[in-house]
Amino acid sequence: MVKKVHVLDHPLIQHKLTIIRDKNTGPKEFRELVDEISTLMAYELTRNLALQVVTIETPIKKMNAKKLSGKKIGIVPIMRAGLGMVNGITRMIPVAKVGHIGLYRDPETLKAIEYYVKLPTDIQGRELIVVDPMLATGGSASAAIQALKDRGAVNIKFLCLIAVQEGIDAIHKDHPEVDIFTASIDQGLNDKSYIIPGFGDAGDRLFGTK
Ligand SMILES: O=P(O)(O)OC[C@H]1O[C@H](OP(=O)(O)OP(=O)(O)O)[C@H](O)[C@@H]1O
Ligand SMILES: O=c1cc[nH]c(=O)[nH]1
Ligand SMILES: [Mg+2]
Repeated sequence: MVKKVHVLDHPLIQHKLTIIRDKNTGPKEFRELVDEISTLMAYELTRNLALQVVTIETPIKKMNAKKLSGKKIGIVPIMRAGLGMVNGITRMIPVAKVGHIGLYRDPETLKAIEYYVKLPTDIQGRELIVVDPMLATGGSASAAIQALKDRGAVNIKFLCLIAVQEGIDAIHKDHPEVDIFTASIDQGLNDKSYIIPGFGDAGDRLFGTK
């Protein structure tokens, strides 16, 4: 299977990403920009959504026009940090249902620890987009995708703001069919497995905690 990583390099996405990387950007602006970037990424991600032709009547005449075919979509943020991306995406896809997977990365072992799962009942028939700003070792993303598969999901994409090759390789090893969409592939990981240069701890910057 071809490994698919899509780097969304639209200038507006790249410009906003630069601002959130800056350590002087505070939580309010950080949150707003993560939200805006998520909207722009959702626009790019949905480029291949299926359309159907419907007949409508404009004030002038009848016509055949295009409409989304109604494929069911689900957004699944990995909490906490993934929550910051949800509103930006549902602004573009308001009919999407939102599931939640709670995971945190144990700072010592780096293992993803699951603490919450709440999903739409019909995830088997949905196109699912798992969202999290950071793809570092890939442990959290891979565990979240596995949690969805264990419950019957078959159609899954992963969307993040920043990835590193290690995380991409981890997803592709565990879940070779999953497409990854990111705004950047950064240099690598530091000795605490934070992304270099990255933008620090996404959850802490979104929610103002330490
Ligand atoms: O690829 P990985 O090495 O697993 O790291 C990435 C994970 O780390 C962060 O979450 P964190 O554990 O800090 O939880 P939080 O969102 O609650 O802050 C981030 O939001 C990802 O979920
Ligand atoms: O750089 C990183 C790596 C994991 N999680 C984060 O929030 N930031
Ligand atoms: Mg965190």
